[in-house]
Amino acid sequence: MSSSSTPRTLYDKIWDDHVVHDKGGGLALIYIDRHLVHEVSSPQAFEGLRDTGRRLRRPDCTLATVDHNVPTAPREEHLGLDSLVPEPESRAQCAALDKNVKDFGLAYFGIKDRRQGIVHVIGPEQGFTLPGITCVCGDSHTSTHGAFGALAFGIGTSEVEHVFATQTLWQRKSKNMRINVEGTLAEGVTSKDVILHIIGQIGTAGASGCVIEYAGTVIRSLSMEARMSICNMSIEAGARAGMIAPDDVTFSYLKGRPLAPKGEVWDKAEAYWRSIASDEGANFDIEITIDGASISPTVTWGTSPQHVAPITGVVPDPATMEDPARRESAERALKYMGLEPGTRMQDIAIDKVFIGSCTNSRIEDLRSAAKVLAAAGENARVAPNLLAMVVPGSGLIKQQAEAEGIAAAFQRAGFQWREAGCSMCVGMNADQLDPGKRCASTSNRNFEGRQGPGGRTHLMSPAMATAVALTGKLTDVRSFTLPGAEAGAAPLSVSFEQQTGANASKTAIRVHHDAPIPSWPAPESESAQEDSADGAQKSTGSTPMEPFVVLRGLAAPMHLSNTDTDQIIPKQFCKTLKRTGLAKGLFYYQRQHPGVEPEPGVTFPSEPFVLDTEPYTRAKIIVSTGVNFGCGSSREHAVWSFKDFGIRCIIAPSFGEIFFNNMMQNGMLAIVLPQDACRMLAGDAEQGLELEVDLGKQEVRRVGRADGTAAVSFATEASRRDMLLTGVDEIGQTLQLEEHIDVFEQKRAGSQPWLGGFKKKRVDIPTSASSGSTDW
Ligand SMILES: CC(C)[C@H](C(=O)O)[C@@H](O)C(=O)O
Ligand code: SF4
Repeated sequence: MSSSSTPRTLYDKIWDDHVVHDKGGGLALIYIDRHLVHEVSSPQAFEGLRDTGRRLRRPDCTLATVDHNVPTAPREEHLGLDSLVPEPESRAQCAALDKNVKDFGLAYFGIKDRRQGIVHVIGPEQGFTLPGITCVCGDSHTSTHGAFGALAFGIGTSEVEHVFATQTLWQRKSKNMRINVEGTLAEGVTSKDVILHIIGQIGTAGASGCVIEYAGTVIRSLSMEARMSICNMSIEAGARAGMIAPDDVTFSYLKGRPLAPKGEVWDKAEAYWRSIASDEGANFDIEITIDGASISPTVTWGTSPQHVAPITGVVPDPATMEDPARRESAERALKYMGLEPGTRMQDIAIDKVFIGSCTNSRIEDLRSAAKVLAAAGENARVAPNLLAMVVPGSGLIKQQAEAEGIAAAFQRAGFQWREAGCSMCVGMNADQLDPGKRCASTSNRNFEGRQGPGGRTHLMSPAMATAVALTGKLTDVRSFTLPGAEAGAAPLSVSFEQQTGANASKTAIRVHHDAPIPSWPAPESESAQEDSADGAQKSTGSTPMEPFVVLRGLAAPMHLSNTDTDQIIPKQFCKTLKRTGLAKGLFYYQRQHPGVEPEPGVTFPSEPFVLDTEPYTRAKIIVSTGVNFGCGSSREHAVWSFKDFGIRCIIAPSFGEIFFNNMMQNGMLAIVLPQDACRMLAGDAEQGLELEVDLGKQEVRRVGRADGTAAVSFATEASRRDMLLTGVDEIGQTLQLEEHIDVFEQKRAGSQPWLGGFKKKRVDIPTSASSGSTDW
C-alpha cells in the first residue's frame, strides 16, 4: 500500500489506500476505518437500519458517546437518566443512544462513564483515532482527527446510516491545498490564533472543495492538542478535511493509548504511518504560506469565523469594504453584535467566559489557561459580574486537571468547574448565553444565536479567554504571559508549581499520560467479527426516494452569504428523533410566529421573512445570490426542515459541502451556478415568476421569459444525477457491491492488522447510565 512512482500528497495516499470501488469520473466508494457516533445525529440512522432490517456492519470499528445534550452539573449523586438529564427532549436523545448501542452492540461511553466526553476528544484520547485512517462522524468537526494524519470528515445522518450498513461512503476526490505556517509564533500566540488568522485570510469558503494539509515549521513544532485545534476549525474555512502528516509528536502521543496498536503490530503500523507523508514534489492545487511571526492573539468581532481582528486592532468599518456581499454581511454582523466601527477591541466589555468545546477543552488548553491565572498571581479573581466556566472535553481530562491542581486554581479564581460535554459551544443543554450578553468563548462558531438566541460570541484561545475573565473585557493576554509561557507549540516550560509557590505540591504540571486510563482489549483480527453485531439482522432490500426529474414552481430569493445551518435550523429543533415535523423551525429566529411568545429577551423580527411573504409561502425552490449556502454544522435537520416546508431545489453560487451532500441524500437537488446567473434567477424570483428545473437536461428554464436567456445550464455529477432521477436508495445500491467490501476488508486485515477494531463483548464498559455499572 502507499507506493506509486508519481509523487503523491498525504491525502492522495490515504485516498488511494481506501478505494473499494472506483466508479470513474472521480467518484469512488471508500472504506471507513473508524466511525464515531453521538446522540444528536444518530437516532434517525439507527431507525433507518431497523426500518430496512439492515445490520450494522462493523460495530467493532464504531465508538459512541453522549456529548451535546448532557448537563455539565455534578453527576455523582444521580443514578439514572431521569435525574441526570432533566430536559425531556435532551433526555430522549440520550436514552435513544443508550438503547441503540445495546441493540446494535456498540462500544459506548455513557454519561456515567468517566471516559465520556466530546466525541472529538475521546477518539484521540483512546487511540481510536490513528494515522492513515479514514474517520467519519455525523458531526462537522470530525476534521479534528486529521491532526493525526487521518482523512477525517463530517457527514450527515443519512451518510451515518450508510456507514452503519456498509462501512463505506461514496466520495468525490477533493482538491489538495497546502497551508504552510513558517517561522515561529510570537509570545502569547497559540494554535487557536493561527487558525483564526488563517480563516481571516482565506475566508469561510476559502478552502471549499479542498482537503487542507497544514505544514511548515510552526505546524511541525505544535503538540497534538494544538494540531487538533487547528484541524478542528478546517470546516470553518469550508474545507472537506484538514490534516497534518504524522511524526514523532503523533507517535509519542499515541503510544500506550488503550486502542493504539501494541508491540510488533505497533512497529508495523509506525512504518506504514511514516510512509504516508506527502512526497517531495507532490502536486498541490492551491498552496499558501503564512509567516507565523505576523500572527497576533486573534479575536472575532462578528458572526462568522472570518470576522477576525488582532486584539490590538479595532472593529472594522463595513463602509471600507469593496465587495457588496462582504459589506452587507459585516453590517448585519455589527448590528447583531451591538458594535460600532472603530471601537478598540480591548474596550469591548464581556459578560461570560466559556473555556471548552472540541476546539479547546484538552489538557493542554486548560494548562495554558492556568498559566495565565498563575501569571496573574494568587489573588487574581474573575471580574465582578462576569460568569466564567471551564468545561473539560472528557471525564478523563477533568480527572487529570484535578490531579494537576488546575481545577483548584480555576475554582480559587472564581471559575465554575464543570463536567464534560459540548456545553455552551452550542447550548443544547442548560448552558446558554442570554440574549444580548457577550461571551469570550474558546469554541469554533460565533454564528447568530449559536450559544443562545441573541447571544454575542467572540472566539479566542483559552489563554485569551482567561485574561478576559480576569479583566472583564477583551484583553491582550501578553499583558499576563510570562516569558516562555504558552506559545501553542512550546511545551509549558514554566511549571505552574513554580509560579504559585504555596500551592506547589498540588499544582505541578505532569504529562497527561499520567492519568490512569482504563484499559481496552487488544484489537481483534478481522476474521473474528461475524458475531459482533448482537441482535443484528441481515441486510434486505432498499427504500427508494422520491425521484427528482422536473420541478416547476416558485422560487424564493435569498441574498446573504454564509447562511449557516445554525440559522437555518436552531439547535432546539435538532433534539428530535425524527426526520419530519421541522418546517416550523426553518429560519426560526428570522420569522415572526404569530401567537408564539419568544424566549425572554428575544424578539421576533418586525418584517416578515421571505418564506412568510406571498407568493413565497408556496416556494419549491430557493435561489441564493450569496455564497457558501448551508455552511457550518452537519445537522441534516437543516435539509429536513427545507423539505418539510416544500423546498426541493436550492440554487446558489456555492454550498457548504456537508449540506450539499445532505440535500442529495434526501432526494433534493443542489445546483451550483455562477453568481451572475444566480442574481438573474433571483430577479425572476422577485417578480414572482416560476422556474422549471429539468435535471435530465441539466437546465433551469425561466418560465414565461421569451426575452434574453430562456434557460440556464448547470452541471451535476453523473451518478448522483442518476440516483436523483431514479430515486434509488444509495445504501441499497452500495450493498450490491458487498463482495468488493468483503475483499477490501480481507486485504486490510492482512496489511493493516491494527485496524481490526475491538470486540464490544470484551470491552468492559457500561452500556447505559441506568445499568448501575459505572466507574465514577
Ligand atoms: C449537532 C451536530 C450535528 C453539529 C455539527 O455537525 O457540527 C454540532 O456539533 C455543531 O457544532 O453544530
Ligand atoms: S463544535 Fe461544539 S457542539 Fe459541535 S461537537 Fe464541537 S463542542 Fe460539540
